[in-house]
Amino acid sequence: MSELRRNILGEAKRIVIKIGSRILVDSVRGGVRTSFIQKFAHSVAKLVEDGKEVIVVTSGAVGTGMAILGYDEKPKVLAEKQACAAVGQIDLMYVYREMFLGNGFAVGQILLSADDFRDRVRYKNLQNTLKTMISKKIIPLINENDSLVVKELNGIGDNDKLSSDVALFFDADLLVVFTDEDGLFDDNPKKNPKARLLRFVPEITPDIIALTGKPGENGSAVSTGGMRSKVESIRAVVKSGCNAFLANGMKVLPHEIIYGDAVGTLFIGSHKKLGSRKRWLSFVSTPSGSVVVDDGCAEALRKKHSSLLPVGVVAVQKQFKAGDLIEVLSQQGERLARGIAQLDSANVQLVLQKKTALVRSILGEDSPEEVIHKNDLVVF
Ligand SMILES: Nc1ncnc2c1ncn2[C@@H]1O[C@H](COP(=O)(O)OP(=O)(O)O)[C@@H](O)[C@H]1O
Ligand SMILES: N[C@@H](CCC(=O)OP(=O)(O)O)C(=O)O
Repeated sequence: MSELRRNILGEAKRIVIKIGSRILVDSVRGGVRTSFIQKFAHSVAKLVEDGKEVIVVTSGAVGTGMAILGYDEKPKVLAEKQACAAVGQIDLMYVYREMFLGNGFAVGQILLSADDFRDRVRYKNLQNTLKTMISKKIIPLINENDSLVVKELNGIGDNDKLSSDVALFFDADLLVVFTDEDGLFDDNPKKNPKARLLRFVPEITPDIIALTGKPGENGSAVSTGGMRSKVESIRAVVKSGCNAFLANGMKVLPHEIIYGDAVGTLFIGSHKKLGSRKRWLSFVSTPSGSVVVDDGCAEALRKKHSSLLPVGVVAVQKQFKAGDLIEVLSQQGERLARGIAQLDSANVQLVLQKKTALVRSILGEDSPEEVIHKNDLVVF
């Protein structure tokens, strides 16, 4: 096991490190936890000097801004929360800048939103910017563009999903997620002192997800995501072949994870790496429409990696056009896959549960026969 760990962690070249607000924000005195960033910068500098390529995804803007503006808890009004982020981001970046410069490295800030991964042009720009920064040994510091982004009801998302998007995008070998616990436990250690640490998770099954409570359940005064969003985001990266390590940023530093025997939970990446097109499909977070498939079709998608054929589709749930990204749901409402539709929803409606041989006689000789071709399909 230790040998396996050493191989997986020690050989990682492209590394994305996500640091949660609980580590970055001093909940007692308020403001940025400078002592953490100082040690962190020193540790990352060692990795970069050793030829590793490191991208940092950092939370902490809202929590830092709250202290400056005098809030004890996250404001409920979205614009106030976004103002906290705008104020806090400056202090946060200032501390990173000072600490990395002390180790001989410049930092660069990139503020992103989900749209930046969805839009091909911005996506390419991001790729070029990051490539240039990495080649010049500038440390990219990424956060969500909190002051502008409006996400679902509460406006500011957690950075767990952002870090997995970045890891997928960057084709990382390893995603390190730092929080304030030693890793994933078999129960929330803040509520159950007897909870045991899992050192190794070969596969993220529904039972593993169940250990993390309900979505958003364990955010805090400064944090947002909770353990569930971390493990769900880690699941997306391990599916695409990237390994992940969850550790306590108060106790463990990046170089100790890569070269030592640091405590934490190792999640093993699937040995089948996803190609860049499929990785891109996985990024796009808001599909235009959805279809529901029967159990046999769900099994074929999961086990045989087949194309999605009309015969397995029982309903169109949300309208879409050919070429749109759509979601595939089970009859129980579970998210199974997503991919680019070849047919629009009106045509899918006409051929629901029809065998392939009949599809063209209904839709015309030039019509595609699949709802989603397997090359454009990502199964979760
Ligand atoms: N099974 C579990 N193992 C570890 N931590 C858990 C578990 N279930 C819930 N948690 C909670 O998740 C919290 C970390 O998530 P979060 O509050 O989003 O922090 P961060 O700011 O680091 O992103 C921990 O402090 C812990 O209370
Ligand atoms: N992007 C926001 C925060 C998101 C957030 O709290 O994330 P996390 O601490 O990872 O649960 C920030 O910088 O404050």
